[in-house]
Amino acid sequence: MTAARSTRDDAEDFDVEEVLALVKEDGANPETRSVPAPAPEGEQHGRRAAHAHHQATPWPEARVVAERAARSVPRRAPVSVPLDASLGLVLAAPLTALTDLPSFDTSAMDGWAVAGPGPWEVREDGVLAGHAEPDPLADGEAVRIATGARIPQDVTAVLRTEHGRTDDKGRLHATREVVHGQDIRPRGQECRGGDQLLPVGALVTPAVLGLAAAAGYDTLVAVPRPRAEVFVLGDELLTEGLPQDGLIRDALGPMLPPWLRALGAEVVAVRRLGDDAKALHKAISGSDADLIVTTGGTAAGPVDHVHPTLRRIGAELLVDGVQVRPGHPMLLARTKENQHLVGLPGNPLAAVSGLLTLAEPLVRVLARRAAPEPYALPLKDAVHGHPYDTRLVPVVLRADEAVPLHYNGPAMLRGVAASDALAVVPPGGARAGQELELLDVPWATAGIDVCFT
Ligand SMILES: Nc1nc2c(c(=O)[nH]1)N[C@H]1C(S)=C(S)[C@@H](COP(=O)(O)OP(=O)(O)OC[C@H]3O[C@@H](n4cnc5c(N)ncnc54)[C@H](O)[C@@H]3O)O[C@H]1N2
Ligand code: MOO
Repeated sequence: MTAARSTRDDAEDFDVEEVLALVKEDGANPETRSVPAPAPEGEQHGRRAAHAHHQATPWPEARVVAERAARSVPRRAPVSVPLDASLGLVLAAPLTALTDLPSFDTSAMDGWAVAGPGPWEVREDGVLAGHAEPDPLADGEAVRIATGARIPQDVTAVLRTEHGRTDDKGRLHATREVVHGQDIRPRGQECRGGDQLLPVGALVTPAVLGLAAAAGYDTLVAVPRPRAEVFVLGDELLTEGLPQDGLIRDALGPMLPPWLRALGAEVVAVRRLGDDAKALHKAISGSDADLIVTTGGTAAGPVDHVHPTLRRIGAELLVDGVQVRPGHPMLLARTKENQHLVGLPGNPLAAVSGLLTLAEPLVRVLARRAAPEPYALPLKDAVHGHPYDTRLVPVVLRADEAVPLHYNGPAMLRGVAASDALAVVPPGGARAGQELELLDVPWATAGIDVCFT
């Protein structure tokens, strides 16, 4: 490791500028400097290449097909889930208050509960939060009270500590006008028992967990997470240590499970199957997951077993190639009634592209999550386009602009690892200032603990 590297690694706060500088060094990214013109039909090798190009689904349509595929699956029965396991789920029943909130008249401040006009005789005892019902007050009486404590009967107001003083006889005087009912939160101020707090379809966020607990819930009725199995294909993949002897590290095994979970799925298994057609066939036929995600093996190489295996099991190909770069060999198939398979290309950024294009809409609809509001921002710099296909390009969002990141080649994760979103670049490219649709990466919007727990 060089001295410069180690300084960077040691820096606690890795500034965005630095990340940008890191990922915008000119000339270091030959894969994206030139527009990748598609080979004319006559130059494509083999019948499958020409066939695949012909069949490829336009990018926006591919997302719609994935949503529609998920909608065709009958809804799974709602489940009752303990609060601490509910984050990220969608409510399958309305959240209805089980009690009034607050459930008793409550002091909003530390001070004195007073009855009638002052000055008041201060009672010896005090009233704390969580204690038994206090005795009623008589007119002209006051009692020390804490925030959150029950208001004794017949109290007319709460006087804040800083707004009262006691004279030498121990009587309490208000230092400003006392308004009837001040600083008392009446029972039911926020809701009455039976009020609907949130509708079916609401996403369980940390705030929802808090509200549900406050309203008396121990469990929530929610849509179960769709169950996903990930099959990582490729004999060339190592699970630890340095790449060597033509072998490389598996980048997708570590990346996909948390990403799929952030999208709403439960990843039940990640299996590394090598380039073994039999193992793939067995794994797919034996899976009872709602969604199978494969990585690699989608193209037409000698060990690309995904298409032949899908043919062998009689799967219905819903999307066979998408007009998007990177990731155009991605596919979506119905493998069984109520089971789908998303085939992600092996190139890591191509796999991300497949995840956002096919897996995101599929999982979102199966999990009954609402579609994110589409949004667009102007581009800071021009971006090359593909002549016919959509491009997905990692960007960071800075001052209401999308700044394209380099190192966005199909085999690279360096750009996306620094990104907040992927910009949808139309065929032909986009000029500086042009507004582009953005697909957020989950950690940018929700924060790592919210979306990955
Ligand atoms: N004759 C053609 N060759 C290729 C085409 C094509 O249309 N015709 N498409 C190219 C494109 S574009 C892509 S993308 C890849 C898709 O290939 P596969 O899905 O079959 O993936 P593999 O060949 O198995 O792997 C491609 C590449 O990615 C590396 N890889 C695979 N898995 C992982 C992983 N888990 N972690 C890190 N890297 C991974 C693998 O070693 C290869 O380098 O096909 C092109 N070829
Ligand atoms: O361009 Mo391929 O589609 O992802 O590498």
